[in-house]
Parts: sequence; structure tokens; C-alpha cells
Amino acid sequence: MFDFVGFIILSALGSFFTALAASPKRQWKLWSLASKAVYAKPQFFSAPEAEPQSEDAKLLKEINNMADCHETAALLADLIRKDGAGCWPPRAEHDHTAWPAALRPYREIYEEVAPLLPTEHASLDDEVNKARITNFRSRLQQLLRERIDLAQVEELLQAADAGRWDVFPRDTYNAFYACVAWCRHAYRWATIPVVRLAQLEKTLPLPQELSLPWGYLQHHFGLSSESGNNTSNLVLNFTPTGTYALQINTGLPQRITTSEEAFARVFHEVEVLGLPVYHAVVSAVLAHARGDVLGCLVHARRVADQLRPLLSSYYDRVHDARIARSAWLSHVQGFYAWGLGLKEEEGDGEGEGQVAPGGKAVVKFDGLSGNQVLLFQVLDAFLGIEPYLSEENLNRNVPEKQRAFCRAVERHSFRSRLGHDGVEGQIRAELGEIVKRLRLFRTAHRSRAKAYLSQPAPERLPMTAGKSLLKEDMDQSLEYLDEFMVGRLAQTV
Ligand code: HEM
Repeated sequence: MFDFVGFIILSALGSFFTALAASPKRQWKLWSLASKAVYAKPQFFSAPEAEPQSEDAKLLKEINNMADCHETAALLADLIRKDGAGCWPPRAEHDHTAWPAALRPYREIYEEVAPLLPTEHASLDDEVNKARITNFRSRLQQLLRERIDLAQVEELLQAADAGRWDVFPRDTYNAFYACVAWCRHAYRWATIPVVRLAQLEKTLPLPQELSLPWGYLQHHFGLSSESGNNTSNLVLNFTPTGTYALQINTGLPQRITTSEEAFARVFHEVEVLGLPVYHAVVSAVLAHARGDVLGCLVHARRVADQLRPLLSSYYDRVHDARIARSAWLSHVQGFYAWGLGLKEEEGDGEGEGQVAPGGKAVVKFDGLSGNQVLLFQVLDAFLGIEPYLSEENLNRNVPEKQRAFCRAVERHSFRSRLGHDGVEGQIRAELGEIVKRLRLFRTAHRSRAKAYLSQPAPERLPMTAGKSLLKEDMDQSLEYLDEFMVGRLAQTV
């Protein structure tokens, strides 16, 4: 009896292992990525093929599969696995009850100070604004001093640096980055709408509880700016289920709060819809490298096709009905600016560094801009169009792994090497279609941006978040900004 049962069991096990050994290598990889990237815990005994899989999960697996085959795929997989915490857009765990105890007060402090930051109508009186700024900063500083145990926070950040993602999971790390970035911008402006008095500040010492973690976080993401960036303040400002996490205009009328959220959502959604584009870009590059022109054509067409819904996310949201012009400049844009210097040792400050009294150079950092959005940098690189941002600005504001991915796509851009006939001619035409869609976006963006920036904001000086203080009057400032946009349009060929 035992022999017979044993025989049955052994035969079943034998056929199981034979089937496993005979299965293509790809299946193994899919399995391992599913456990790494998609599920919280490895599920070695459930066959992923038997479970319903989202489109994104499939794309993530395929990107991981391609990682061994091409450096663009390897760098994209690395970006997703590490900075994305296994997902794209990057996953941020904003439920602070799941954070390590030492970090939770940051989120609680956000909740406490957020309602004190905005006001519906800004005062034009410097004295009134000075009092608001001082009160807000004092309150935030006091809460940080009272509730944060900086030594414990540093221990956690050091653990993450040492790769201890078990004690400080990457999705928590991402949400913490967003939370500290929010607190820093709140401290920097101290009242929303942003007012002239704060704009004129040249340097501002930040509380230690905000500067110490920032050093670690920025080092981790490979960035040098004192300001937040598109990733820290916008893309990471959503929960895994897509809820907007950290608000600027808590308690103000709906016209303002919905405009703020709709604006942030464009940046998040661009990355949601960006994943299939990155997948198609990497697939096209890989197919080209293998001499598979037909495959390359299919993937280039996918990039072009996917741009339509993606850019619609911008066209459908960036207009007055969704993002009220009357709210955006005063209540949304200012928060994302920075425009402050950091004192550095003499000689360290390159470029615009001015020598401050005491022989120190001051380097001015700008804040966020759409020009930091990964998608547009990838598309430009794929098409062989030179980067929009200078190396210095890239290093300050675009995370290192995003930069590395873009540089690899740029290195492998094949557009200039394509022939004009046959399948290569067809690929060329598809890339031409991408150029056409990008030109359309840049043309629309130019006029929409102007409409938003031309709104009255008497409480402040002309400024964009990405370029800080501008010329004295708005007309001259708009002309100056238009030059960047016209210049980029001319390069988009
Ligand atoms: C009302 C909202 C917006 C305004 C007023 C605005 C304004 C500007 C301005 C003035 C520039 C040129 C100066 C600079 O580089 O910073 C710029 C560049 C740029 N913006 Fe925006 N922006 C807005 C929203 C967006 C959104 C939602 C996106 C994309 C999701 C975006 C993507 C870009 C890109 C990619 C650039 C770099 C130039 C280019 O590639 O064409 N912007 N924006």
C-alpha cells in the first residue's frame, strides 16, 4: 500500500519538477518579479499565471525580464525596484500609523500646522504678513523640537542607507520624503498665498528636524537642491490607491482645494500613463539593438499611440474649469517655489553664486517645474533631442536613477541612424508622429502657461516655481519665460 502511494506521490512530484525545469526561463523571472515588485510578501507557492494580473503588473514583469538584455531596461528596472518601491508611479505609504514610531510625529505635525498655512485672501500689508510668517514658523519649529527625537530619526535614515529596508521600507521612505519636503516648503513660505516679504528673503536657516533628514533623503535620491522637486512634492504625494496625501490649502473653499489637487494629479497621472510608454521605449531600443526592425516598428508605434491618452490627461485638466486660474498662481504655484540660497564655503558656489558678507558664496536654488517630469525627458532622449535642463539643474532636481535611465535612452537613440525606405522608413514616420504630438503639447503648453501666469497676484512679485523671481513687471517676465518655450519648440523637430 505504502509503495503504491509513495509511487503516486513521487510520480506527481517528478512531473511537477520536469514541467518546471522545462518551462522557459522567462516564467521563472516573471514569478520572481511578481513577488518582488507587485506583492508585499513573496508568494512562492501561488502560480501568478492563475491570478488576475493588472496591465501594470505585466509591464513591470516584462521590464524586469528585459533587464538582462539591455542597459536601458536594466536602469528602468532599477529605478522601479528601488525608487519606485517595486511600482511605477513610485509607491508611497502615507498611512503613517504603519511608519516606524520615530517618524510618525512628522505626519502628525503636518496635520496640526496645515490648517494654519493658507488664507483665502492675502494681505498687502508687510507687517500683517510678517506676523503671519513669524507665527507659523515658530509654531512649526516648536512642534518639531518638542516631538521629534532626531537621534532616532537619524538611526533609521542610517539603517536605510545601509540597505536595511526591513526596518524602513522603501514605500515608507518615499512617503517620508514627501512629508519632509512638504514641511520644508511650508516653513519656507509660512503663508499661502506666498507674499513679497518671503520672496525677498535670500537665505533662511531651517529647523534641524527638517535639515538633517533632508541631507540623508537628498543623498539617497542623488540630488543636491535645498528645494523639493517634482518627484518629492507631486509624484510621491499620492497614496497607493491614488488619494491625494498632503494638502497646501487645507480648509479653504472648494474652488481652491480642487484646483490644487487637480494640478498635482496631472503630474501623478503622467507617470501612471508613462509606464507603458517607458516599457515601449525600452522595447523599441532593445528590438533595434537586435536588428529586429519589425519589432522596433511595433514598439515605436506603441509609444506614439500611448501619447494620445497621456497628453489628454494634461489637455483635459489644465484649463480653467478644472484648475481655476484665479486659484492657481496665488494658492498653488507659490508653494512649489523655493528661491533661497544656501551659504557655502567660498569658491564652492558656481554659476550664479554671489559672495555674501563673511566671504561665503550663496547658491540659489529654484523650486519645482514641469521641466523635471520624467516622461518628457525620456521622450526627448528617445528622439535624440538634447536635454532641456542643464546638467547642473538636472543634478539638483531630477533623481539620479531617473537621470541615469534618460542618459541610457539618449545613448541608444537610433533615430538619426534610420534609413528612409522600407520598415526603417516606417519607424522614422512613427518617431515623426511622436515629434508632432510633442510639438502640439509644447504649443498648447505655451499658451496655457501664459494664461495661468498672467493672473493678478498683487501680494507678490513675478515668480515661477521653476525659475524663482523674475523681472520686475509681469509682461517682461512672460516674454522671458516665452523664450524658453519657443526655444524648446524650435528644438522639437
Ligand atoms: C498652469 C500650469 C503650468 C504653468 C504656468 C507652466 C509654466 C511653464 C513655464 C513658464 C515653463 C518654462 C520655464 C521652465 O522651464 O520652468 C515650463 C516648462 C515646462 N513645463 Fe510647464 N507649466 C505648467 C504646468 C505643466 C504641466 C502640468 C506639465 C506636464 C505635466 C508641464 C510640463 C513642462 C515641461 C515638460 C517643461 C519644459 C519645456 C518643454 O519640455 O516644453 N508644465 N512650464
